[in-house]
Amino acid sequence: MLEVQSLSKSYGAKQILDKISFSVKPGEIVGLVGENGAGKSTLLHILAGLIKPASGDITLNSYSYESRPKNIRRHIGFVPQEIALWENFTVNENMVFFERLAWNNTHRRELRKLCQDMGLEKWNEPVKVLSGGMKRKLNLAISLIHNPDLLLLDEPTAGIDLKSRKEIGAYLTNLAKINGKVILYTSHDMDEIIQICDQIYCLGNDPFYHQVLKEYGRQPILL
Ligand SMILES: Nc1ncnc2c1ncn2[C@@H]1O[C@H](COP(=O)(O)OP(=O)(O)OP(=O)(O)O)[C@@H](O)[C@H]1O
Repeated sequence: MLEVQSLSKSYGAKQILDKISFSVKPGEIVGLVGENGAGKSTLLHILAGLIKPASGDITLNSYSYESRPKNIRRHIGFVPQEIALWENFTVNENMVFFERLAWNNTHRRELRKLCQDMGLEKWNEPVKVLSGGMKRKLNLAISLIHNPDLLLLDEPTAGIDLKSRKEIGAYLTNLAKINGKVILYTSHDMDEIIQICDQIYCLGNDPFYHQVLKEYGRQPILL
């Protein structure tokens, strides 16, 4: 269970998050929507433990971010918007590198299976020859190596072809429903958000998003 209480963050005089509170149960996928600059990535970076909020409390499975930061990070998988890979290493070598960082003892066969689950069949190709979408699939596979309880995905399917997006959506749904993961997810693809998310949080005050979600028959939760 992820619990967020009265979380605030500003950059200079600009208030990005203003006392937001919510909780997400195991098995739930939450979509974060809002205009560019609404604060979606900022929220994910705070939840990933990469930046600190100005105030507020966050707990994951009852452990406080404040008092157990290192312990908490082991239970979080984060896919940033920017692709973060070793370009000269092969897919295989990237997976093994990140597996060693995670101290997880995952067998190479399972690492390969994770890539295949994301629709990435290339294993011995250097990352620099992969397409943008294939690199995103690899980023996603890496975020799952240490079997995190909380998965934070910042536009993970941008540039991924429709077939793979559908497969990844189905994979994430299974991961949440069968393995009880908490998943927070940003995307500008409203169809994708509607399809895979149990709840949809709207950041910023742009009424456009509230209206669009209502047209889809979904009730937005305003943060
Ligand atoms: N390190 C930083 N220093 C100053 N301002 C920042 C910093 N990071 C983000 N911001 C500002 O905070 C606001 C929220 O940015 P954020 O990236 O969280 O938005 P977003 O909703 O993820 O946008 P997008 O849909 O474009 O990815 C923006 O106005 C951005 O310019």
